[in-house]
Amino acid sequence: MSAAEGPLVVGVDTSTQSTKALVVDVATGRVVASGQAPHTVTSGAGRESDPRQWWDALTEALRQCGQAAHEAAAVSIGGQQHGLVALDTHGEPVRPALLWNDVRSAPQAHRLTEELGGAKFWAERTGSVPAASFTVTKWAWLAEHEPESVRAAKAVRLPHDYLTERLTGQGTTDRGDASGTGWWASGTEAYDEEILAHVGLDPALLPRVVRPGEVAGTVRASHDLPFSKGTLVACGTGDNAAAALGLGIRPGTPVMSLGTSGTVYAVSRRRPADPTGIVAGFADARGDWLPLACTLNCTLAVDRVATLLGLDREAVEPGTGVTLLPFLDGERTPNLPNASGLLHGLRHDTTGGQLLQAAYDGAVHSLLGALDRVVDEDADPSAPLLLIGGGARGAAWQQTVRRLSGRPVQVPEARELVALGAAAQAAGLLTGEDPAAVARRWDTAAGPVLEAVERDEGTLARIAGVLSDAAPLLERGTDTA
Ligand SMILES: Nc1ncnc2c1ncn2[C@@H]1O[C@H](COP(=O)(O)OP(=O)(O)O)[C@@H](O)[C@H]1O
Ligand SMILES: O=C(CO)[C@@H](O)[C@H](O)COP(=O)(O)O
Repeated sequence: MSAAEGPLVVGVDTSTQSTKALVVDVATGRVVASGQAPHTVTSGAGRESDPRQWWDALTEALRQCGQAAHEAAAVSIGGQQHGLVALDTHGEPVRPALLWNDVRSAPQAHRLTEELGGAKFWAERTGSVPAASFTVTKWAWLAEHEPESVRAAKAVRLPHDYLTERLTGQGTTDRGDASGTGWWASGTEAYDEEILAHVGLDPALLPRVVRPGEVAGTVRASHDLPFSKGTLVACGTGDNAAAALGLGIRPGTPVMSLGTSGTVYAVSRRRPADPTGIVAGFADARGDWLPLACTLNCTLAVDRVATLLGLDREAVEPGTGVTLLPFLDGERTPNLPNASGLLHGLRHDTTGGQLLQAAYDGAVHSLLGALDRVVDEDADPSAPLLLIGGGARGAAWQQTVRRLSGRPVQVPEARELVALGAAAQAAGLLTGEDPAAVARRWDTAAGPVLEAVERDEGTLARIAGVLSDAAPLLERGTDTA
């Protein structure tokens, strides 16, 4: 491999299932080294991970990057949004982190919405109506179920803040990730003291919100990572905002990400405030906005169905009327935290491959239902949908999105867009460039475009019908949920 043309930066994606690190040449965007290490997430009623595992995974991912990581001039960390990390006076977790896909705080989400002026108040104040994913609902859940953990908490962080702080020794976050907490006011771009007081969280426990382009700190001496003391650390951001940076998207370009979560989003100049709660009004990592809808059941749910059927994930067959709503983890879009998976239309001649295709259709239907809401009204409806995340590699995912969206679908060749976005943020610190412009210079969105095909309206209508008819069952959940 030839020597780098420019300085090197490290971009990190600490996502739900693993931590990935890329060493990137600032001049060309070439990935000169990469590493990845897994995390564990609890199963059962909750979804929790020990934040110290994220640090160990980061250490391992950087070790795999070899010498290149030692040469990095700047680093930035993107990560799964919303997770509640509560730290004691020594910076140690008081308990495992409560993750974005833990739905135990659904009653608190409902109660907080009602107690503080309803959905319209929340949408206008914070950009979003809180669902169980939002940090504020997790804090309320903890206060109710584990008051001793709340009393022990001397700092409250998001996943990417936790790692950044271990690098720099400074408690920092950014507007992108702060906007997913439920205690950051999107109108004033500051912590919302009324909401914090309502949930009994002292603002002094929260990290400083670093401005886009500002240095979060420098790497401190005492740690086991390959960076030299004084290496610049960018503020990082939530994984979806990082991927938006990594693609260098402008308003009007929709993105669908197929990973542990499914997301659809676009950049907008207008501050979102959707009182239906379907669209979360996140901030992006630059100064614009990132209206986004997120599902809890995406690649893991479909892979689980494939495993249950004993099929390879690509072994789909065209469906003939069977519907599978793959809400194995409850669901956020639509907001059905107590739901479980639901199958309708099973016949003697239904094949396993058709059942698997129905799972893909169900997962994609949930995301497409929100697509028009996240893209500005004046956007070109024929613009290609950028398809990213681990699932975007799969032919069955690509063909399902193509058939159900009726849009052209572009699949960027670059694989780790969250880590690339973090790398672009780190590069921006060095060169003074806008990180999105860095990503465009690196041509990160380049990849084949699959032509549009006629939208499969019949399947969309059938799934919508089952969803509507089964609403009482899906809302109620099961005894074991
Ligand atoms: N070739 C592939 N085809 C379909 N799905 C894939 C493929 N490779 C990985 N995946 C799916 O991608 C998921 C991981 O995606 P990723 O975006 O890395 O997740 P996350 O960032 O949420 O941890 C896995 O759950 C796996 O099911
Ligand atoms: O909750 C959201 C967005 O609101 C999720 O998108 C998380 O940010 C987790 O992302 P992945 O681990 O699936 O990348």
